[in-house]
Amino acid sequence: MKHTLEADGINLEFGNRKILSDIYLKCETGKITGLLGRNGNGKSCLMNIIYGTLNATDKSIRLDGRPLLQAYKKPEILLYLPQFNFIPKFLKLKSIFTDFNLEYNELESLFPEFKTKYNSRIKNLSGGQRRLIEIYIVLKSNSKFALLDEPFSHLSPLMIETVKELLLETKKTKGLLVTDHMFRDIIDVSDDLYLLTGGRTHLTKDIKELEFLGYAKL
Ligand SMILES: Nc1ncnc2c1ncn2[C@@H]1O[C@H](COP(=O)(O)OP(=O)(O)OP(=O)(O)O)[C@@H](O)[C@H]1O
Repeated sequence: MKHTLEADGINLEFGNRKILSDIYLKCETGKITGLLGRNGNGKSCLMNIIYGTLNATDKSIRLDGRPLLQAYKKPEILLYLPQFNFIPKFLKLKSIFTDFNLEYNELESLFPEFKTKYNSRIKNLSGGQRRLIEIYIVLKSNSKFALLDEPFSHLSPLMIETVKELLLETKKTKGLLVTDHMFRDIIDVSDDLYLLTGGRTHLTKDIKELEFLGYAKL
């Protein structure tokens, strides 16, 4: 069964600074929805509003047309990869994979460099390896939707290619909302693409629109 996650009528202000103006955005299971925007345009704020960890002046977050409140308390519906690292540094990969009920050998087959890391602690991984573990856990855990804030940052080009394959595999069972400044990679994997600019979302049908709207030179 297909599921739909919508953010509608979102308004956000900090003091007298308007960040988001009557935003609409839709994600569906079976699809990757890309979200692009220049620094400071409100992409992380929008994800936090959807996740329920940031209050907005107005908002309607809906799952299959029904209000979805405090999504952060409902991991079976929505998981969130924040921009910052969220797994405590002292944990071993072994215990993380046990706690999340995930098969370590699946990770090893996708990313052979982890073959020697089963007993390593997060603090002994590189920044990119740590990020990769966080992405992997969010994508592999059971949920209908996942929000990914800058999954490609800190990753080497080869890792980015494998993560893109993982995103395409994951969308068969989930809906993904993904934002990153690696816009070509976002364009590559997205079924639907929004540009956030001037506080509003634009559903871009034509990639050239990104250039027209002043986002990037293609
Ligand atoms: N708690 C806060 N109080 C005041 N201003 C805030 C707060 N949180 C975010 N902002 C401002 O809101 C704007 C949007 O921030 P946000 O982090 O959502 O941008 P972004 O599009 O994710 O940027 P980037 O691509 O650089 O991560 C920024 O100008 C930021 O400074």
